[in-house]
Amino acid sequence: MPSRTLYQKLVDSHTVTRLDDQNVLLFCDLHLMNEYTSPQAFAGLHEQGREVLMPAQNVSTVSHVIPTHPVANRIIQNPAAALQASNLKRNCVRHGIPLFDTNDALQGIEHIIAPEHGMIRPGMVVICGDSHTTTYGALGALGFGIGTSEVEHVLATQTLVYRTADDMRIRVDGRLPIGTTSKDLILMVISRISAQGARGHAVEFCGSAIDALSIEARFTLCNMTVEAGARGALIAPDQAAIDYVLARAPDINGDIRDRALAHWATLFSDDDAVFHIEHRFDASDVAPHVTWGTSPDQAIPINGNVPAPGGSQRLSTEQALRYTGLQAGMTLEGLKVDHVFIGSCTNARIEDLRAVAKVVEGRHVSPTLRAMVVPGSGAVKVQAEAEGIAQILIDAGLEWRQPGCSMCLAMNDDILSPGQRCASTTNRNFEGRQGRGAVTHLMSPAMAAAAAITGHITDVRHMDLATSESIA
Ligand SMILES: CC(C)[C@H](C(=O)O)[C@@H](O)C(=O)O
Ligand code: SF4
Repeated sequence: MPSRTLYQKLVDSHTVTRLDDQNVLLFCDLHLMNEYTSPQAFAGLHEQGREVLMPAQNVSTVSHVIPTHPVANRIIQNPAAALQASNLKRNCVRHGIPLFDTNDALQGIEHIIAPEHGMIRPGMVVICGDSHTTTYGALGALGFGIGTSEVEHVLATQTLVYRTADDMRIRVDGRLPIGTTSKDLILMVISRISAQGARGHAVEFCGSAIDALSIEARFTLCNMTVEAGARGALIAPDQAAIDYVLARAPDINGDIRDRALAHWATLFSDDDAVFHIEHRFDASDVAPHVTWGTSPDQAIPINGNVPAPGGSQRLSTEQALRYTGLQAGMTLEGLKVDHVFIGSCTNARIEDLRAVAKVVEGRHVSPTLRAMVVPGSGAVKVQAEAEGIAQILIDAGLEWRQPGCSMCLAMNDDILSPGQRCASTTNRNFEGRQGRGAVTHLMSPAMAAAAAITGHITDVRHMDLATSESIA
């Protein structure tokens, strides 16, 4: 057997048949669905009188359109959104597909729910009509987003016509400095390789800095790799990943457990496997990063300067500066924000909320802004409440909401007004993403928490925290 990358091993083990030089028919172990990208797929399926081939290999949740107001009964007021949610329910009931419905205590963002319930395991292929499916690479599973017509194909066949990607390896050695996180690392990586830098590639992360990341930090890293254009993100599963999965998947026991462990032990890139592109970064270079523009690669270290338009980036830089209202040469520290949003499939897990609590504990949110925390799932919410974190956030003046995509994208009741500036732990800062005319600055949870306290973009390393060692 020739040497293979981890990505190639995963594709090979799921190839039903090779279609041509570039395409294979790929078996998909798990298909996740949301209310937003599934309705036409079900409609297409029904038009052809077809059934869902493997209902138990599919899971749904209502995540994008759901309101997050802190009330018990979650009624969707917008008629179009309510219809999307009720359609999803009807389709799931009809086909016997498990659903985390609007009032389910465990409902939440798809990419947060799936791993926390042990659905994601090393070596799997996981797909979803959602680009941030790359998240699952953190557990050594190949995850990627698909389009609506592909959703229909998967429902009918549990397979996908899949064009194989090239291999990229990103090695990160060294130690992340205190006050920085995997969010800062991935913002730095994307800013260096560009929003198209990993286009057409499955990215494997490796190196001592990656090994040292918690599983939740790895989720953040792999989640945002799609913002560099990647078609997948992978980290070879180590003991930490295996422990994470086994703690959440009680069905993996006895014989199955032995077989699973033996299989997972093969999930790494062979020593002499060839990557089409390789990058190296030093974790000790990472500073807290913040975006200044309207693309996730338009990010700078907190002590850096907003770039001047020039070279091949001249037009896009000019346009971004026009939209964000910033000037070349300025620093971001001290920039006033109107809103702080802590949430999304990138940064709404328990560790993210703990990091926020460490920064805001014993302080109060600036009276000049509104700050909102939206846990990624019902389970995260319950855990944060049990740990006392929710109370710390509430005491500090942050709003404690119900789970959902919320202000990550303005597709529900949580929308910014034109001209508002938001410090946000999300993954995209596109024009109008959080509301028409609103400006998004992407950053880590700790940095967003610091902005909530001071009222402006602030280097969390200067917050004089009693426990700064453990910010993140
Ligand atoms: C709505 C969905 C198709 C979209 C995605 O694919 O990522 C959304 O989740 C996003 O983050 O922009
Ligand atoms: S939280 Fe944001 S990025 Fe994640 S699935 Fe929802 S809308 Fe997309």
